[in-house]
Amino acid sequence: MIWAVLPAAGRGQRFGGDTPKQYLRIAGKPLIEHALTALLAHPRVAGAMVALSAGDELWPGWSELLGKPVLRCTGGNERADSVLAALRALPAQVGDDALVLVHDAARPNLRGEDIGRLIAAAEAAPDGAILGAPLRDTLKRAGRGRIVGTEPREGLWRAFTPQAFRRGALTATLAEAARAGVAVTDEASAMERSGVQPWLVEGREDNLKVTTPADLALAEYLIGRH
Ligand SMILES: Nc1ccn([C@@H]2O[C@H](COP(=O)(O)OP(=O)(O)OP(=O)(O)O)[C@@H](O)[C@H]2O)c(=O)n1
Ligand SMILES: C[C@](O)(CO)[C@H](O)COP(=O)(O)O
Repeated sequence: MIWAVLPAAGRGQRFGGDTPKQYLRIAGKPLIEHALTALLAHPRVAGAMVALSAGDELWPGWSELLGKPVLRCTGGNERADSVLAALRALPAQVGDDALVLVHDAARPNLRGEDIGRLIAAAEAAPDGAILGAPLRDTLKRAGRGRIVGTEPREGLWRAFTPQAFRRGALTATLAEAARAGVAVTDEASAMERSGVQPWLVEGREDNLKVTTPADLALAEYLIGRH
């Protein structure tokens, strides 16, 4: 049984505006609904747990999407807190050994073939797996707006989501990072702290995270090409 976990409790400060970006519409649906639909459309995904800001509720019609349950919990101050809350709120029948796919609600352009390849990799390896892509640009280190160095990019990848791990192991490593006061920006970072080396699955580069208004326009274009 595979469940999706969607952190969707952010405030979108880098995006700006009054509406948290996960509720902004492209192609007639809010970003979060595109992400939910992509995940629940995969036959191996049984349901979703969404971490929302306190006071936010699932929109009408979301409690069951594509005939599958969508549950909500209240997220936390940081993305990692929201993911941990969602993992802890999953139904009891989702055991510690169950695979969970953690996906940003702000990544609407997720494709089924990427989900399938990620599941295959994560099920074949105890260390889990994440979607990503190798860096293809030269990396510069900035100092007061000027180049102060060029960073080697060999072997560097951009991490995307979903990130796929077993519920029990991911819950424990996120809780340990929180106890240690270590800020982790993705699930793999928490798992790496425990010594595992998750697999990298090269995914589509158009699986972009909507962070700024320019990203929203690009995401709308990409969704329109489905
Ligand atoms: N406390 C938080 C912060 C973020 N997120 C979610 O994590 C995903 C990726 O985070 P990001 O793009 O940083 O979203 P925001 O935190 O809203 O953006 P910003 O940092 O610009 O405020 C988003 O779906 C966001 O809703 C969350 O569930 N809980
Ligand atoms: C999880 C993530 O999308 C992987 O690249 C990224 O770390 C989220 O970062 P954010 O600053 O919380 O958007």
